[in-house]
Amino acid sequence: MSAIPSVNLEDFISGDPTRKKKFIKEIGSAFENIGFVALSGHFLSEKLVGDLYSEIKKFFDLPQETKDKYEIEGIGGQRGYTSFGKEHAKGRKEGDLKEFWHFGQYVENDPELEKAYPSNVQVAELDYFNEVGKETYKMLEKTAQYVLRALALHLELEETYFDEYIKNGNSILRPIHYPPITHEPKNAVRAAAHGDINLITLLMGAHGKGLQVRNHEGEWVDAIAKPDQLMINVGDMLSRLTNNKLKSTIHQVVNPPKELWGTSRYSVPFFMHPISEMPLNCLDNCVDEEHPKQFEDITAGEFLHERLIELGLIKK
Ligand SMILES: O=C(O)CCC(=O)C(=O)O
Ligand SMILES: [Fe+2]
Repeated sequence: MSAIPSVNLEDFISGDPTRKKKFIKEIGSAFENIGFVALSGHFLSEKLVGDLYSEIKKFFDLPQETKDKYEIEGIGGQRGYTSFGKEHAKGRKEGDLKEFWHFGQYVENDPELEKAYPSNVQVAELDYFNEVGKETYKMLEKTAQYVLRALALHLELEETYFDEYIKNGNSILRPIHYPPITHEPKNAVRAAAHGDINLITLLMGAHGKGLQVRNHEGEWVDAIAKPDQLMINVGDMLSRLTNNKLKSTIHQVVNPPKELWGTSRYSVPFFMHPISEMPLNCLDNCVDEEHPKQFEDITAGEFLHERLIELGLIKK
């Protein structure tokens, strides 16, 4: 497969059973094959997207000393700012050529969980940044909920199977800035080849060249979304749960050609995580003689902890 398939979420929520089935089939087979789809018909308005980009550009343009105030020790970069070059892909030493911000869950009606998650960090210098981040978080979470409902049906589970696990889940909205490249990077790339940790990722900003996806044949395929599309992919948690029926595909962000070194890239992934108690044990109906169980039983919380160590974000 050499192109990323497109789907429209409006088919799923239309109320028309034929369109709903069509959506489930399209997204199900895309995730069994290349692990990525481009999705339109989501819940983000053009105004919200415009406002978000304008706020995150303002944030990354702040003086370095100001941004450094928001890099909080001891929480593994789970909220607030992570400075340039800090995160590296699993198995690599060179840091990626990026800085980023994390918005986390806005917990409702669960004081225990509210205490368990680190608090969101408020940027004092920008009036609207925190508000627009929250609104984007909510709209992407809602979009992801419907995508997971479609996947639940594809996997022959109850439509609402994931709902209890994603309510107040540990999802992260990550605006990323890849700054202009000023000198020949030795081995570093904007984002080295990796699989995402979480259930699914909804990516805003994959509109220019840069993001590439590795297909079954081992070739790198450009993943470019149309202006109204989000790129959505399967993460390692969903791939474990489905015994690799749904594929968490390796992807990367390559450096631009030299004539474009002077330009920044901004992208905003939403990493949909469940609550940490969710078991990621392979589903019974994804294991049979032909598909022996490939993964040990583990919870989402344990798996996340393991991976944050491997990414250099928390110490053992
Ligand atoms: O910047 C992008 O387009 C993708 C980033 C990505 O894959 C990630 O942060 O996991
Ligand atoms: Fe990724």
